[in-house]
Amino acid sequence: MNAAASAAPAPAAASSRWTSPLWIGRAVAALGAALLLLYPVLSDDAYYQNMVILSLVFAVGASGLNVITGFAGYVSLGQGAFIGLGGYTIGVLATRFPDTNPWLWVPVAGVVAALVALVLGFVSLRSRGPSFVIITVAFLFLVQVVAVNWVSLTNGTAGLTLPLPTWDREIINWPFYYALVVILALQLLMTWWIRRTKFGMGLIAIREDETKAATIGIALPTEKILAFVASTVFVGMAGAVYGYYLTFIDPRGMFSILISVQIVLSLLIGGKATLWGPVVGAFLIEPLNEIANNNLGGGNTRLFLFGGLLVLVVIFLPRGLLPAIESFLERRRTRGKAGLVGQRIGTGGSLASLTDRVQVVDRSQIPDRPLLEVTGLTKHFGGLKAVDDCSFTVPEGSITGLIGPNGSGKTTVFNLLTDTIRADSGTIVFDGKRLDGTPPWKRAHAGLGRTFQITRLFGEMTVLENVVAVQRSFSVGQLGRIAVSGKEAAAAEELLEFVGMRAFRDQRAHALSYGQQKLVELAQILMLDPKLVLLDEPAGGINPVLIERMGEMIRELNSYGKTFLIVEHNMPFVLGLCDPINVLARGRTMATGTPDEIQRDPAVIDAYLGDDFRVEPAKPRKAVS
Ligand SMILES: Nc1ncnc2c1ncn2[C@@H]1O[C@H](COP(=O)(O)OP(=O)(O)OP(=O)(O)O)[C@@H](O)[C@H]1O
Repeated sequence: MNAAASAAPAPAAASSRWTSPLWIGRAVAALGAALLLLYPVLSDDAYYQNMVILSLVFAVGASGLNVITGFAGYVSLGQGAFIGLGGYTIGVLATRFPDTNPWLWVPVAGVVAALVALVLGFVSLRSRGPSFVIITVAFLFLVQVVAVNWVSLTNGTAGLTLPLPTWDREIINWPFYYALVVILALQLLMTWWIRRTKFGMGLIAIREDETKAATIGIALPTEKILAFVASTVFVGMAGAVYGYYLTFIDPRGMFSILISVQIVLSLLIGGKATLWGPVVGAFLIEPLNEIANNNLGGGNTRLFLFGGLLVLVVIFLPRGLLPAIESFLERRRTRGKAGLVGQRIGTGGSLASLTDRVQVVDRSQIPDRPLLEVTGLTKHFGGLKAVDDCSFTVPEGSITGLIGPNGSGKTTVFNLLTDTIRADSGTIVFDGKRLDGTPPWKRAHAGLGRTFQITRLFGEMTVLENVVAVQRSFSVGQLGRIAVSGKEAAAAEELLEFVGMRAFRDQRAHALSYGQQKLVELAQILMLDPKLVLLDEPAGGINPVLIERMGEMIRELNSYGKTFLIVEHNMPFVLGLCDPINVLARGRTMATGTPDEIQRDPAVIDAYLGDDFRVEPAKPRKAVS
């Protein structure tokens, strides 16, 4: 190719780069940040200064909420309580220690908020969805009741009056204003950083599919509690500045549920899980709130406005303003350009390049022992015995099959092995250690990786993010590592190459076909470098060419020492691949043997295979005279 030809597309590429949502967003954000910094110099109107200061408080609240709600998917209506806690921390301390500079109490308020969030995090660990929302509302009311009744500390309903600011009246609001700008900047920096780390990836995995997240090694309690704490530290600090700014605080004002509602609304309108969405939302809602208060009669008008807006957002802007603008710009930018739809799946790379991530074992060194021993495994669903005293083993280095009629309990066995469902009784010994009672993420760290019968990828993540979301072990250091870069991303790309899906790395997982999702899910669990790979119907619902490729990959992985346990209904696939094979019927192992033995077993033929798979007995050869 000559130089002119190669240079030709550059201007177009550059112009499309500058019109991309990312660059437009950056330019708008830079402009907004500059305006925010210069605002007190530009205007000295107290009404608007108050409005902007309150918007900043709500922006910090909504941006903090973004961590637990936007990333982790836990909607909290208790966020306002942390503003109140911040306000009360500075209120109580500033009135008790009048000689100390009140600004010193601002970071202390952050610590108090974090400690309370830690406790709330522990309490609400077992709740999800609506019950979590109810707990957070209950928490808000509880804190308000404490503030009302702990009179010796909070002065009850009479409230607390803080010391008046001592600085020049000319710049009376500036210190509050800039303190809030700094807190907002820190909050945004933290949100930006979290989104890039393994920790943030884990939170999004939890939002998308918590059960699946646990099976790829994400330690749910640690992630959720850390998220809770991260979502409140700066909010507590902003609450303290807010309290100091008000100079008078009382339980009704500081712990009003309307503060929480306004924070949630700001987040929803601006856009969950975006960096700037909560800020945009807060700067839209707070002025509306002020207008409703001052020009439209306040009180009920405010409630009407908030309620109405909430309904409109849920119906017309379910993802919020910024994501809607982003997808509009993206659609315009990519209109008419071919995507990856219909792109052929790659032929796959060799495992030899994966030695960095996937441990390769010399097959001659594999000991002759069971890697997995299941004994007396039992699970009832009400009166139904889905798994009934089930026992079998998986020899190390084997590709073991688990077959049986529909409803015979195969998937339930997988769920019990990975603790997706807790077993009633029975023992599971994996790699010489008892697994009973161990949570799913610890089983993943121990070397158990599984795919699901209906693939469960994290739809809103890209293909590459799906693979790097995996946490092979637990360490705080690992949580802080940047996810989509360095060694992690390189290993994920190699695994995607192996399954033939590297070209799709930036595609959102929900846009993939079913077969493509199966391949990505395989790459995802290989990222765990599991000792035992549990595959639930790997050949289900995919085309014959892909079935063949799936078989080849399993064989190749097995030749490098990976052990497999495979549930599958495609008999030619199972019989050509697996040895030994366990047959389940009514939740029990009814037969175990080589493919040949299974095909000859009359009980298996009657219960499952049917006559099509009856192996004809070898005919006696005629004697040659
Ligand atoms: N969470 C649940 N609650 C109630 N019953 C369940 C649950 N999970 C499974 N079952 C029941 O347990 C039995 C075994 O189901 P399971 O999905 O393990 O069978 P399977 O062998 O994997 O079937 P298939 O081959 O059709 O996937 C079925 O009767 C099913 O309806």
